Amino acid sequence: MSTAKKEYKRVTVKSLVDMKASGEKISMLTAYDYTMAKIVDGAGVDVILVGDSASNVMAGHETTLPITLDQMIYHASSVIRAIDRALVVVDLPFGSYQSDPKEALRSAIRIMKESGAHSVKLEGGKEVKESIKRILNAGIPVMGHLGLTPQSIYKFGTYTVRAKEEEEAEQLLKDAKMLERTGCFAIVLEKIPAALAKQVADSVSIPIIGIGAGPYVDGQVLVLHDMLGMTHEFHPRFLRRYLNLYEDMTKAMEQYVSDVKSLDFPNESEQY
Ligand SMILES: Nc1nc(=O)c2c([nH]1)NC[C@@H]1CN(c3ccc(C(=O)N[C@@H](CCC(=O)O)C(=O)O)cc3)CN21
Ligand SMILES: CC(C)C(=O)C(=O)O
Ligand SMILES: [Mg+2]
Repeated sequence: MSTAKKEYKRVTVKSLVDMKASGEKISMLTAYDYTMAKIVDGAGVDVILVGDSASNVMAGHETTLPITLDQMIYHASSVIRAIDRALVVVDLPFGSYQSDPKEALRSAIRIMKESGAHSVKLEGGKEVKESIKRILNAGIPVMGHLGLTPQSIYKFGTYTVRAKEEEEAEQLLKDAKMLERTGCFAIVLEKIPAALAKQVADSVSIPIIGIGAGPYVDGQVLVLHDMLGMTHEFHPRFLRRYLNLYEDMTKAMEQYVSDVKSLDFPNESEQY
């Protein structure tokens, strides 16, 4: 065991389930690189998601579909090097798990082996049950993701709220119970009515982490660059901005340009 330094206790899949049981809410944010992950981990965020939203946020794609398994592993390995406490979950990207359970397992193993991550997340309900089983059988913890599943955007055409109809709501509840039974350690619910999210959270003993799923769940997740106000053209109702970094960063960079042009920078103490 190590000496002085570590006062924190590492977050594990087990501690998340214990947090639900004791009523302590779970905080989760995305990160895709070392420097940001270091700040997120140091701030005491419980879970770091290396989301396939990196496809949008890091690479500038319109959707999450183009990001590759190799690219996710690159992001995840950068994040892992920064972490002392948080549990790290990595999204299986589109195309890396849908064709068959063996492929799903191979992809999950690559993430675990090549990045050092602690768990994986994949989107969907009964369609991905066999894949989840395979991955779990290899000892890899799996987080589910129901409701708005961005990898299926072209099936729906919009990012509107999901499961508003009784039939879809029933299917979602069934899928959540199935994910629990299959052995997932937690489930993300994205953009569904708060009352339905509550019903799901009350019906399963594993933690339900919401994004646009209201307050009656066991934790919340946001995309880091959204909550910092860096992605200034994205304003869904569920997003709370804690900073307006887009403006602050623009001002700082404009000042830098001006200082360079005016020869204000570098000054005497900033040279050798
Ligand atoms: N930056 C970012 N933040 C996210 O939360 C996020 C991503 N990217 N990429 C992957 C998915 C896609 N997500 C989304 C995408 C759209 C809405 C949404 O509510 N769209 C509204 C319009 C929002 C607006 O005003 O711009 C819609 O009705 O389509 C929600 C979650 C969540 N994820
Ligand atoms: C929005 C969260 C849940 C996600 O899946 C991502 O960032 O990719
Ligand atoms: Mg995702």
